[in-house]
Amino acid sequence: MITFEDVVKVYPGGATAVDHLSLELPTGKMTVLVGPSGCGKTTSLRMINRMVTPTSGRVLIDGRDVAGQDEALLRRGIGYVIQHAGLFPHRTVLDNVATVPLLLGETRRTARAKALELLERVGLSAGFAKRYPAQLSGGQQQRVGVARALAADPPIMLMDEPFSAVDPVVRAQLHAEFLRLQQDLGKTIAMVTHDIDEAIKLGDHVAVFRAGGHLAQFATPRDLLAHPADDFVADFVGRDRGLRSLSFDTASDLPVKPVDGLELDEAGRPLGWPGPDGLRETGGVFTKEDSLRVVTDLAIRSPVGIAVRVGPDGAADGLVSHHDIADYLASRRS
Ligand SMILES: Nc1ncnc2c1ncn2[C@@H]1O[C@H](COP(=O)(O)OP(=O)(O)OP(=O)(O)O)[C@@H](O)[C@H]1O
Repeated sequence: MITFEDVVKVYPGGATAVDHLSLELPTGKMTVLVGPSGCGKTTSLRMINRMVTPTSGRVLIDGRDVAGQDEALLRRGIGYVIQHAGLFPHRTVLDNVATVPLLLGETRRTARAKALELLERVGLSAGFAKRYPAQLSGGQQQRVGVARALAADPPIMLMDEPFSAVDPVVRAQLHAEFLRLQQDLGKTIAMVTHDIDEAIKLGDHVAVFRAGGHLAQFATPRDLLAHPADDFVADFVGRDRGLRSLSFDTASDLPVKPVDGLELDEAGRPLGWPGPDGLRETGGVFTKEDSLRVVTDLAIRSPVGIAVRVGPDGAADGLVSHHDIADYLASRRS
């Protein structure tokens, strides 16, 4: 666990960058620090690995003040990923990743073998190993940056806007890969972003900062969306952010119930819901490829609160109510 205990940072001649921050980042989870530009996110992140020293207050890792720890030893346990990856331009991809194991005393052979394994983990085949960073796309460079940060197998990872330099499509791929990786690795991660959608998608917890280095709210994404602490957070999160966040995921894993009570034609296609005044339209149907937002919208608009799923032939093959969707969303968070 990483603990900020009443931490203040005032840069020389500057305003207060971080103002009485108290925060706990749980072990094995990803905490995202989010907020508008200049609100102290990066400063807070860098106090964890002692790149920045607090003016007052303490930062502790598993109860031990980082201030008293040997800097080199401390940083060995803390991977660091930044925007544009920050790779060594004159070293190959393989050597970029192998640098840390080499520094830690591994033989060149073992370090390189480890680097290759890590590159594969982040989705880069051996073919990339001999290239130089400039010969990679932005997304590939970010992957190398993540592999390099993982090379010492640090229990903690600090990530400063790691995905913001790539286009939205690549970013979405990196998000998906990163979530898979984290599921396997269970690192304690602190990530900075200014993008609330990214924070909600990736974070187990989200810390929303406001100008002047104040922590406005620390909550799970679900709580943040459901119960913003004040007008600032509500505004920052946006009124429809809850629904919008559902656009990120498809309904492929959403459990459905057997089709029951729905009027069908001979081919099994939905005709409508029987009611006292005849059939009521379903208001549309969804497939496994549709987003959870589409399904939720259908369930809400449905005259009976139930969305109808169809297969490739248009035949109804499952039903889901908005209660089922809420249960499913809750189970994904736990
Ligand atoms: N080395 C420094 N010297 C003086 N002031 C600094 C220094 N680094 C940051 N600041 C100031 O501290 C405040 C917080 O900066 P910080 O980089 O932590 O914010 P941030 O939320 O990460 O911003 P951004 O999203 O723009 O990166 C800003 O007002 C910034 O100008």
